Order: sequence, then structure tokens, then C-alpha cells
Amino acid sequence: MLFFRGSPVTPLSGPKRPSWIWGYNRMLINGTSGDYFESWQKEFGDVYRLPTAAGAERTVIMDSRAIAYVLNTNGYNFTRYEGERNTIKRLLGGGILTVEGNDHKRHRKAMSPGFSIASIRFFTSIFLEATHKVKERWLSKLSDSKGNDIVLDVEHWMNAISFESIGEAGFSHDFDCINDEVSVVGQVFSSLGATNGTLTAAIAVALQAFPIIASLPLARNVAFDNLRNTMRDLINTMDRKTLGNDASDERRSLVASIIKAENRNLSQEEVMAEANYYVVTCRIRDHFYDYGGPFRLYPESVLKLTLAQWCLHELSINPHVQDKLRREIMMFPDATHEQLATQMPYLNAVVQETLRTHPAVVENHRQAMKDDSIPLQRPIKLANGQSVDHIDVRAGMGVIIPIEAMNKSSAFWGPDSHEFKPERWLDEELPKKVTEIQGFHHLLTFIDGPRNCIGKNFAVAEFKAVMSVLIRHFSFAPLTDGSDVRRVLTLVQRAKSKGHDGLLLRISRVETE
Ligand code: HEM
Repeated sequence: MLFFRGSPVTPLSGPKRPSWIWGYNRMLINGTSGDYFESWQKEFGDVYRLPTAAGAERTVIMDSRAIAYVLNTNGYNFTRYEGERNTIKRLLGGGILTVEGNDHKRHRKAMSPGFSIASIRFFTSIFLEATHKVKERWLSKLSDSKGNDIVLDVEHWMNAISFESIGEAGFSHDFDCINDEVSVVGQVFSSLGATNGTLTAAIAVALQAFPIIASLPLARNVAFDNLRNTMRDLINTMDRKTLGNDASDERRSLVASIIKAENRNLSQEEVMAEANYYVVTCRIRDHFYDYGGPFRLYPESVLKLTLAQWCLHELSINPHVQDKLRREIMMFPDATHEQLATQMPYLNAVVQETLRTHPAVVENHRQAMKDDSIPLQRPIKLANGQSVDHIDVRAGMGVIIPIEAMNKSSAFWGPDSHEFKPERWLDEELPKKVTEIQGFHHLLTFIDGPRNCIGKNFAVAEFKAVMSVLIRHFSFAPLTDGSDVRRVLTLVQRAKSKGHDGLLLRISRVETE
């Protein structure tokens, strides 16, 4: 199938098509996707149709019951696009991201032990250690400088922590990036290159029509081949027996844990694919998601600690939040996994507010396998004035769940929905409409249902560990007044200082004694 034209049986209203080639894809890629979806929600209600690229259209769902149905209740009827599955398979191999139904359940079961509480506890010690290495580097830079503060590219350092951590936690391997060494894997990653939003959008449309592009010997495809080969060598050089069988359950890396699964549920090729996903998850995970279709593997130097970058930016322009957070962190000098997870309510609120306001993945796209009927929480008015409490869909229909808009829409969160306000998680009751949204603390950042993010506890533990060390030892201020920081949607939302390919913040030392 080259073009998808499935549309709902129920006649929905929605914005007029701006262009046959782009639909709204180009605007969404170049703008703030959440704001667009929210403004259409105000105009057309919680469910509407949206013209997309190449003459197609998709149904946007902002109704909590309908979302729960698509992601959870009947989740396996709403699958990843076939072209996207094939592209992932071609570039990284066939694993959890490319399988559906019972096969998917088998992969999930084999991978879950890697994300147990005991594993996350072990990984937290790795995250803390990596952040302490960065802390030492920053302290030495500060003592070498003449002034009280230094300006650093936070994105660079968050990438280093994230990469170092996934080396140890994912592969029991030292990628050694904090000390400016470039490992073999690091070199391969560099070759994955970068792209800009407009180019990505153009490739996106081309790939919808010509999925074969993913198989051509283009530089990026060759780079993925190199990544696959390098990862294969890396895993083959690991002592499978030690990693898979003898390492204690609590200290097993993600890959060791799936190598063990190989003996039971996964083939060797499937284990390789999962390992590739983990490493790519760290490097370019967010690029699996954008405006649908098989065009989601265009890497940039975006890592999971995008969250920490946004958080540091928010703290730099909200000094009262930063001070309050530091006061809590100071009470736990060498915070353990348990303390980070359960005893620091303000840190938790800051993390949740960052997940809410800066979701790395802004949308989730699905396609109906069979005709279906999606129930609604609240009736909607159709273009012909009729009111309905469900929408009928045809097999092939595309659905967009606008994660960012659901996390931030004032229709759910109230008039202060766009403000960074951790207190909403502590002092106030969440609005009733928010409590109807399923997902991780009523957020869709990690989506919901059988395909929710398997790495969410890993990501949250890493984020908390990093913040606990950095906020304890350093104070963060904006370069100017914070207005120099832009949201750049490359396929994820990144924080960039004007005129720089990174996030510049002013950093000074905090006396801890
Ligand atoms: C802030 C960090 C993260 C965010 C926002 C995030 C978000 C997501 C989302 C939205 C999905 C659903 C994708 C879909 O079905 O199309 C997903 C799936 C997944 N994530 Fe994450 N993720 C994060 C971190 C991680 C980490 C650290 C790992 C691994 C170490 C990971 C591994 C996975 C895997 C394997 C899946 C596929 C699950 C399945 O299909 O059953 N993620 N993630």
C-alpha cells in the first residue's frame, strides 16, 4: 500500500486541507504540534479529522475513553503503520517494535525482567556514578575559571551522561564519553548524522510514497548497517555465559537480561534487534515517532535526557522552584534509589511536571487493522449537527493521539495548563477530566496499554538521579532571561539557545557544607 486513504465511517468535522502534498504535516513539524491540536480541539471538539500528507487524512482523538480504547482495551487492533514496521526491521532488525499481538506479548515477557525494581535500583547506582563524573568535570572547570560562574552547553553533558549510562546499564560496556574518549560505538553513532526539520519533512513525504528509500544504499542506511554490525560484534564479545546465566539478577545489564531470555523465548536475531533498539533508544529513540508512515528513523543527537535539559531550563527561569527543589535534595546527601523513588515529593512533582510539559514524543500514530467502533467519554457533534457517543472506523483508518496537547490542553488542565507548576501535583486536586485520562499519572508521555513504554521507570530513575546530583552541587541561571531558548521540533522538542546548536546555561557552584 503506497498511500493510506482510510477515513472514519462517522462524518467528522475538521480543518480544511491547506495543501495536497503536505496536508498539515509540514506545519506540525515546523511548529508546536500541541498548540495546533489544542486550537483545533477548541474549534472542532475532542475528535476531528485532519488532512495529512499526500491527500490522506487521519482522525485526531482527544477523548479520554476513546484513547484508552485505542491504546489499551483494543490496543492490538490499532497497530504501528506497516511501512514504519518494515523500515525499523530493515534498519535495526525485527524485535519488539515490529511485532504485534501474541508475538508482541512474547517479546514483552522476555524483556520485562530487565526493568524489574531490582534492575532499576542497580541502574540508579550507574546513573548516579555517571552524573558524579560530570559533577567533577564541572567543578574543575569552575575552579579554573576567573569568575563565579561558567557557561556550559547542557545538552552536550546530558548526552554524555545518557550515553555513558546506557553503555553500563544496557551493555555492561564503558562507552567512555565523559572523558572525551570516542569509543567504537561512539564513532558509529556520530556517523548516524543529523538532519533538520524541513529536510526530515521532505523525506517523510517521499517515504510515504516510496518506502523503498529505506533500502537504498544511502549514507544513513549504511550508517545503520554499521551500527548493527558493531552491536553484533559487541554482544558477541560479551561473555554470554557470564552475562546471561551467572550474573546475579540484581546486577544484570539490559542486554544480559535478554541474552538470558534467548535461552527461553527469543531467537538470537530477536535478541540482536532488541539490543539495537536499546542503544538507538538512547541515541535516537524519539525518531520512531512523528507524523506517521515509514519515515521515522532519521537520527539526530537527541537523547533521553532531553527531559533533564528542559527541566534545567525551567528551573533556570523559575528560581523559586529551583530553590525549593534544592532544599529538599539537600536533605538527602547521598540519595539512594529508594529515597529518590519514594521520599522526595517535590523532586517527584518536578519530574512529573517536566514529563507533562515537555513530552519527548509529541504524538502517537496508529492504524486500525479491522473495522471497529470507538466509544467516547463525552458525546461529540458531527459536521451535520448530529450528536454521537462513539465513532465507527474502517480497517486502515489512521489515528493520531496528540500526546503533548493531551498533557497541556486547558480543556483538561485548566487556565494555567501551559505554566510550569510542580505544585499542581502536590497542593491541588487534579481536575476531574484529567483523572479520566489513563497512562502514567494521567499523562500520555509514555502512552498507555500493552505497548506503553517499557523503559519508563528506567527513564524516570535516570532523570531523578541526574537532578539529585546536579541541583545539589550547582545553581542554574539562564544565559540572558530565558527568552533566548527556543523549542526546536526536529522530530522531538529540543531546547536550543538562540544561535547555538545546544542549550547554554550559566552554572555556579553551590556550597554543600
Ligand atoms: C523520557 C524517556 C522516554 C519516553 C518519553 C519514551 C516514550 C515512549 C513511547 C511514547 C513509546 C510508545 C511507542 C509506540 O508504541 O509507538 C515507547 C515505547 C518503548 N520504549 Fe520508551 N520512552 C522513553 C525512554 C525509554 C527508555 C530509556 C527505554 C529503554 C531503555 C525505552 C524503551 C522502549 C521500548 C522497547 C518501547 C517499545 C514497547 C513496546 O512496543 O511494547 N524507552 N516509549
